[in-house]
Amino acid sequence: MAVPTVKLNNGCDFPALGCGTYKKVLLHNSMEDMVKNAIDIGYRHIDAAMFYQNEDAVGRAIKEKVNQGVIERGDLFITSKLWNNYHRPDLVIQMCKKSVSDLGLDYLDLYLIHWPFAVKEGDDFNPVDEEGYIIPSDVDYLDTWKAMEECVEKRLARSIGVSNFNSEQVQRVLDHCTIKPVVNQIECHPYLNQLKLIDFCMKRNVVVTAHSPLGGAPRPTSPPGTPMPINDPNIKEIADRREKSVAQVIIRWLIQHGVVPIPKSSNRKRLEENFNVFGFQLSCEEMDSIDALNKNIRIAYFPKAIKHKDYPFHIEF
Ligand SMILES: NC(=O)C1=CN([C@@H]2O[C@H](COP(=O)(O)OP(=O)(O)OC[C@H]3O[C@@H](n4cnc5c(N)ncnc54)[C@H](OP(=O)(O)O)[C@@H]3O)[C@@H](O)[C@H]2O)C=CC1
Ligand SMILES: O=C1CO[C@H](CO)[C@@H](O)[C@@H]1O
Repeated sequence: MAVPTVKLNNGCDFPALGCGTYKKVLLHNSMEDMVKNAIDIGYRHIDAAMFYQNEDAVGRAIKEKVNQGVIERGDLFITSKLWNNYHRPDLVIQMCKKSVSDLGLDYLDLYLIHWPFAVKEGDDFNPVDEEGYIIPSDVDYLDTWKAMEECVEKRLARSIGVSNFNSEQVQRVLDHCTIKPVVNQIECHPYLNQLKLIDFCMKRNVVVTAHSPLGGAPRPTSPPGTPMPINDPNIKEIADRREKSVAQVIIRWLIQHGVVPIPKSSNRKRLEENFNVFGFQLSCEEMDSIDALNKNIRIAYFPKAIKHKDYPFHIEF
């Protein structure tokens, strides 16, 4: 079955469901298998990032599927992201070219600024001071954005967007850009439902992509015992009634909110399960009851960056 698409503000079609490619502990071969499985199942939207250090494996999987005639390059929507130590404008084009090349492509469908805060340039992805806090760079993300626009002008990326930006940061880019961001990719799941930021972005024609849509894989920074939406008894009840899995109900709930989820699974059966979400519809009551489960639990909150002036999570949304 072909995945429905969402129109981006530049007219491009964005598959309404994608496949995530974090986390990096996956062996390169398993990442390659995962992406091959995803393409065989029908996923056409792959969410990658230089930070995940597996774009070469993602690229090999794409190449094999194109060579086998399973897909053509144009059928796919491939996203990559610019990491925080490469925000300086002259580094942006360089890193975009690196992701294009590692992925074995001629262009990216979407290139995102991974986080709004710039960190000290150099080889270290997360340079920290003696107290363990990230060392900032003084690059302003508006200057980074200008270089992102150049990536479009140079045809390295068809669309550009942001990730983990709060409403003020999205607005600041919109107020100063030549090319509008098409997407804000943010953490979004039943325990961090982001309804205010989704509404804010939608009103400005910026599509929200949900990262960590199932609540994410457990992180070393998550306090032990952090509740996970995948174990929620209320969602389980809806899932049982509908003979669906909890993951399917969560993914469906996001899609019905107009958000594009990018769940990741290294298991073929779960990848299939996560893809089979277009044959049912949650009722308004079911949507409302999942909305009511919000607990403002953020998994990807980047504690090392809390002192950075552009840390995004100090305001309500
Ligand atoms: N922009 C950003 O800053 C960020 C972007 N991302 C992107 O978002 C993607 C998705 O987020 P991610 O952190 O991977 O978390 P997800 O919310 O996709 O959850 C992944 C976890 O859920 C498990 N899982 C997957 N499917 C099912 C299922 N059907 N039933 C039960 N468990 C399941 C996976 O295990 P298993 O693999 O064993 O199935 C894994 O442990 C990432 O892969 C990445 O591409 C993520 C974080 C931050
Ligand atoms: O994409 C990502 C994957 O998860 C990491 C750890 O939470 C995030 O920092 C990063 O933005």
